[in-house]
Amino acid sequence: MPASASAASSPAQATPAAASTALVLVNLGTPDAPTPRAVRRYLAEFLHDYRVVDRSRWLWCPLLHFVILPLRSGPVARKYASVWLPGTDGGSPLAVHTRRLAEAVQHELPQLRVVHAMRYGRPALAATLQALRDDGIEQALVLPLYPQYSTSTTAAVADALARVPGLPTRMVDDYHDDPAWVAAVADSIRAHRAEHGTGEHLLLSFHGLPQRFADRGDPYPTHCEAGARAIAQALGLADDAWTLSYQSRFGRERWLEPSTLATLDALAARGLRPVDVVAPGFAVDCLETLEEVAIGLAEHFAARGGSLRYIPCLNDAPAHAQALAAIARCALGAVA
Ligand SMILES: C=CC1=C(C)c2cc3[nH]c(cc4nc(cc5[nH]c(cc1n2)c(C)c5CCC(=O)O)C(CCC(=O)O)=C4C)c(C)c3C=C
Ligand SMILES: [Fe+2]
Ligand SMILES: [Fe+2]
Repeated sequence: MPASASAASSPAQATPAAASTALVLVNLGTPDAPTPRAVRRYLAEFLHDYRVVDRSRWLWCPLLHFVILPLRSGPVARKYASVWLPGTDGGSPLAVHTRRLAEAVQHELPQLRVVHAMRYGRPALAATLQALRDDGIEQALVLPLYPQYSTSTTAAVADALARVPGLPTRMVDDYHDDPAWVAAVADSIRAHRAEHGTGEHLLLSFHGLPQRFADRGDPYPTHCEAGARAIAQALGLADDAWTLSYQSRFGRERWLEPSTLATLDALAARGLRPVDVVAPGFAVDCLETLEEVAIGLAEHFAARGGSLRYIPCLNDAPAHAQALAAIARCALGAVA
């Protein structure tokens, strides 16, 4: 199925792509620096969003301000420091790869203005849209870099769009089974296996979500399952050659299962090694893929006698830029 799109704010026709149209790639956001102060500012904005944590503010605000932010900011800053990219154009991997991806998509779509923005942190989505409007842009297509729809991510982008008047926007809701995206992910796995060898198992690890969200209708797990199956099919994998799992659990309530950690333990117990791990829910590499999976889970698996081979996200690969450009063209109802 092709990517699905929705009118996000004021009426926008599916007009042909033009110089006055912008494509805005939106990612989650990330701290400006690998310091406790910057991490605290980022987490405070992110974890204040009711889309992300839907608990009563009477309970959540004291817990967030007096327990979570003071205790979490330092250790998480050290994790960011371990994957921070050096150099003048370095920074948080999520920020660097998102910026490069936007440049690669701009290359594919010279007739549009392609920019990137963050839902939390900088460049802020609202400020980016206002700047486009002030610059004479007449309409924007917003493409959240979340292949699978979730109320905790995609709907949070839609909330922010609704707060910026005067610029007609459309939004791509998801592209979890878009053929070009599925092919790009499958090709990246195939290429990695051709270069580094084929592991005895492929783990497709997606960011987790509280089970409660799924119970009340969030399509996220359904999108993860359909996308994972499509990728496995494109690779011609037998059903027992791959597993879907969920990583990055936060807090104490029940999250989607199986967890990536428990799945790796089970694979180690079965003596399956090496295991290839790919994270198709993440458009670009970030803290959760590089520090949690490629470093943390690799060490965990090695301690159980296995070896884990992490397959990087699509990042700014030409196939990724081409897939996103095709999704954008389709949503704009235009060919370029
Ligand atoms: C209740 C908390 C969280 C929900 C729900 C959640 C959903 C969710 N997140 C992503 C993608 C990313 N999350 C990232 C980091 C991150 N996520 C949470 C919490 C929830 N996520 C936290 C607290 C953090 C920060 C790190 C930490 O403190 O552990 C990132 C990486 C950001 C970076 O800077 O690199 C991404 C990407 C999705 C797709 C999703 C729902 C499906
Ligand atoms: Fe608060
Ligand atoms: Fe998250």
